[in-house]
Amino acid sequence: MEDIKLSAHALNLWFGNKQVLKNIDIEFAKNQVTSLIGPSGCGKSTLLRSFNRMHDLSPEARIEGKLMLGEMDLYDPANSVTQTRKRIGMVFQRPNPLPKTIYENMAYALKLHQFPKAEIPGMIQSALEESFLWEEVKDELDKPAVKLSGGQQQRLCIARTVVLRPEVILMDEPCSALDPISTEKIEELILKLKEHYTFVIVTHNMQQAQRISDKVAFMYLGEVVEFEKTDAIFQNPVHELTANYVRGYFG
Ligand SMILES: Nc1ncnc2c1ncn2[C@@H]1O[C@H](COP(=O)(O)OP(=O)(O)OP(=O)(O)O)[C@@H](O)[C@H]1O
Repeated sequence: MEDIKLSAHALNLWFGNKQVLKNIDIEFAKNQVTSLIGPSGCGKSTLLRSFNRMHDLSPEARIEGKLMLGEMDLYDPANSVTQTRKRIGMVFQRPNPLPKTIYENMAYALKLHQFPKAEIPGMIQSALEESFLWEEVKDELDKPAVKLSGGQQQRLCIARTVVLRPEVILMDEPCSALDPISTEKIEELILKLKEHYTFVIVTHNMQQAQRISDKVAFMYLGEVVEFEKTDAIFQNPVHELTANYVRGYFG
């Protein structure tokens, strides 16, 4: 039996009159990487963002159904967005470090969550080591983060998510702004970090989905059409739509 970490049940989401997610039921297993794939506009990012309560401030968004992190109902009014985001971190398409030093980027959320001051430097070092960045930045922690290369900035964004020790890390096309070498490093990092975290990743890159995912969900027009082990989706898809998409007939 798989240990389910994150799930959506009968999830529907509208922006104004437009229904963008339709009756989604999906479960993401602990310590696995799941990729969300599908043509542009099918709702991948919207689904990912709903787990991080990123539609809360969007007045035209209406959400129905249940989103769970283990036993925690993510939309229970008793749970704060800040606490949710501590347990479910998110990394975006473009590296988005704060206009501050590398160290301050790492320390920011730790201070927000009032971690004991004495523990902060050690936590920062561990997270940078875990994110394959420590050796490259240990002597320049007071340098502006924006001076790092794009790939290093993205590893910093992963490190500042990891530093809070979340349970889930959501990634929205984390490599689409990066060159192949930086992309390879991030993929390697994801495969190592999944020992400790559960990943849900939106990607347009079919090779990447095959390299890093345990399971893949193919979405089309707001629905999950097929959700299976990676090999099954790519070698033996049940639905014709999935087959046509993974073979590159449309996108
Ligand atoms: N804040 C918003 N307000 C209104 N409509 C939105 C909003 N965010 C997304 N949409 C619409 O919801 C639909 C799904 O968008 P979403 O970004 O989830 O698709 P996607 O599958 O991630 O696409 P892509 O691969 O191009 O990133 C699109 O029609 C989009 O225009």
